[in-house]
Amino acid sequence: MSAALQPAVAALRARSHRASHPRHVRASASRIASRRPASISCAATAGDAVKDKRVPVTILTGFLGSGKTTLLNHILQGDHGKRIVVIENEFGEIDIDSDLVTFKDSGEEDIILLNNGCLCCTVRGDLVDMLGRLVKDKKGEFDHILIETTGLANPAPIIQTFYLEPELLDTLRLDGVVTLVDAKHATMHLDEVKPEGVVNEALEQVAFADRLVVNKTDLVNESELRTIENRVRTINQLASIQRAEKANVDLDFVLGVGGFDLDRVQDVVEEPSHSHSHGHEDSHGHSHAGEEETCDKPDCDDPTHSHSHSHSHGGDAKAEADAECEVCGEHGHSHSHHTHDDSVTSVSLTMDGEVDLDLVNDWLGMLLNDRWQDLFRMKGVLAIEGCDDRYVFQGVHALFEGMPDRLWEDGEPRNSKLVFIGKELDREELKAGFEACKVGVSAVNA
Ligand SMILES: Nc1nc2c(ncn2[C@@H]2O[C@H](COP(=O)(O)OP(=O)(O)OP(=O)(O)O)[C@@H](O)[C@H]2O)c(=O)[nH]1
Repeated sequence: MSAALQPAVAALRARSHRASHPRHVRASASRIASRRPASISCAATAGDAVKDKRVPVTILTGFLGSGKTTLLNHILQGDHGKRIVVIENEFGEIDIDSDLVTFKDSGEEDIILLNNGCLCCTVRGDLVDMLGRLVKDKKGEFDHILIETTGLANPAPIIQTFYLEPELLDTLRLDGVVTLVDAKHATMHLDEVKPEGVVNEALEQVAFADRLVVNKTDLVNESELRTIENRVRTINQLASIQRAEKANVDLDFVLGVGGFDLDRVQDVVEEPSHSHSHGHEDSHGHSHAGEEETCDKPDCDDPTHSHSHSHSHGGDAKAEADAECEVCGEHGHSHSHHTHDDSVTSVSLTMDGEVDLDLVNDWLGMLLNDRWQDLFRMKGVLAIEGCDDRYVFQGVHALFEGMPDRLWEDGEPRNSKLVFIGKELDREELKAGFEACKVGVSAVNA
């Protein structure tokens, strides 16, 4: 896809004809602050993704020790035929990670270190400089860039780099965010309650992922694996998940994601049991990712439900037998009702029929204006009245990118699909807002 994420700008313009040439929408850092409404138009030609010759960039992220360097090595030693530049970010002056990176003997890869700070904050400028120099001095000498973040990086500012630097946009495109999840320890980090205003990096790393690698499967059993998969799925319905030991995943899974990953958007909205998630904690500490599902079965192992209900046994047997748990009312064993921060979830919506461009524009604009900080990611496919093409888009906080994708086929039902990943999402409110954009609805309600 060639159009880049832009700070959302006003005026959606429907064009039923196809324009002759697509263009990159250029953004500048200063404009992001405006957080104005989203911009959708039917102007670009389809097939942009196929023609996109820009160099793909993959961001490798994941909490400390989750297996990022292990995955990097797996990629660098794999048979992909790509000339890869690696950008490593480390805290501190001593470089350890680069010593742990091993290249195949092709001599075609490069490693660049960005030390003394975290990519997402103090050295973001260095990243921009580094990418700028690569683009200028080494153009044509590499096919892919891999950026390994520190385990404490919040990926959002790094992602935004690729949409806020106009001079990079012509040559580079963000291909995907790959997040390593330590199957053994991730829950602990995801559950960590941070002080007000402090980002839980582990949560954000999962929320921003296009691909999730649940690593270290050798350290957990099947049930624990399902629990962590359910947990990350609850946070991010959009990402595809693969399990791995020693980060041994298919290279195709992590390279060549393709940015939009439209198939995944389709899958998510078409999986009825994943059609939404609502971040609540019920009396058994279960969180659900299913449509109006209420799971009250302690032994439920439905993988579409996310459960966290741990019981610990021990202590005074008599006291245990007598005690009634305040949460679930059961007797006979002591409980540890583990609760976690369910505030980051996914909401997916689907709607038959066409949407009104102006109404979508107003609604998304208002949403991004009011909630841009909480809306981590947003992806969708829209059937816009008067447009011959399907319209696809994605957003990262207030940045918004979209374009016509392909012609609607004869007889193909026109419907729209949206997936939101973010904090404190109110499914009913989002659904109501989306449905109000349907063609004819406002006339009925007027
Ligand atoms: N048991 C087990 N150990 C693993 C697996 N994958 C990686 N490790 C080990 O976990 C440790 C951390 O792996 P790294 O690849 O360095 O993790 P990282 O995310 O780069 O770590 P930081 O740079 O500290 O954030 C290393 O000792 C790896 O050998 C796995 O699947 N199973």
